[in-house]
Amino acid sequence: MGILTIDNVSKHFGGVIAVDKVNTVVEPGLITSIIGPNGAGKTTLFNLITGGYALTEGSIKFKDQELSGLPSHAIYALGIARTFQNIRLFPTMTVWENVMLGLQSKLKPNIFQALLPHQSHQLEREIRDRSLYYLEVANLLKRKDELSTALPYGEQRRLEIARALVSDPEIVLLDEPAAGMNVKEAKDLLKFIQWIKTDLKKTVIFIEHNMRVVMSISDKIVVLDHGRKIAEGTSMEVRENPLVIEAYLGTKKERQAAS
Ligand SMILES: Nc1ncnc2c1ncn2[C@@H]1O[C@H](COP(=O)(O)OP(=O)(O)OP(=O)(O)O)[C@@H](O)[C@H]1O
Repeated sequence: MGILTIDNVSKHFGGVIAVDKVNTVVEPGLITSIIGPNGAGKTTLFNLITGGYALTEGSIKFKDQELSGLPSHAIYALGIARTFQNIRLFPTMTVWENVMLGLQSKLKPNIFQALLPHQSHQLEREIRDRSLYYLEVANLLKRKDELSTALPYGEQRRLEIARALVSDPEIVLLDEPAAGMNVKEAKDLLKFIQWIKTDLKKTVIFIEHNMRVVMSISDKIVVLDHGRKIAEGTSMEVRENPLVIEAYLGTKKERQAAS
């Protein structure tokens, strides 16, 4: 059984059909990537999964739980965390504070904790330890007290991933995590994503334009074009699919016209 079942999902913005009757099943513990040319509907699909947009039609289930209609914070609390295409860090906060913010939902004032101060200390310690752990795995521990915006781009992206992981989600969605990275940063990121799968045992779904990254780590690839799913399968299957080649390179006629 899949951990996430996307069933006949569409999203219309007025006359624009951003996602068009997409079906797919995400398997637990694997890396699934969503690829496609610009405007294919990848980010819109992420926003539908994480509650940023309401579905026009269809259903998205996390195990047996219908996600459609739930607000983002409820979906996050269920165990689905994400990063964004345009990095969203809090610029006036330190690296460490940004990671702790990923646990914000666990920091809600609780009347019983107010009555039992030692429990609140325990919670504080847990938040501290957990955030330090994820800073360490993201290789950011030595920079924990710097402002988040002082980090180079590649490290800001890793910080966003650490903030998504700290809530201990079952599914992590990464929106173009390698965007703007140099070759070394992208290589390190690949190792990190592999580690998230193998050691943390998370299900990873990610959008990526860097084909080398996609082909080397995806267990399954879903290809969108103009909102529709045109292919899905392993790297090998997708790479040789004529519809995918056409979506990326254009038809022979279009290529001749452009040359
Ligand atoms: N809020 C919105 N309002 C209107 N149209 C939108 C909105 N969000 C996305 N679209 C349109 O939906 C389509 C899919 O956009 P989306 O950003 O999901 O594509 P994408 O595959 O993520 O593209 P990219 O790779 O460039 O990020 C595009 O035509 C886009 O212009």
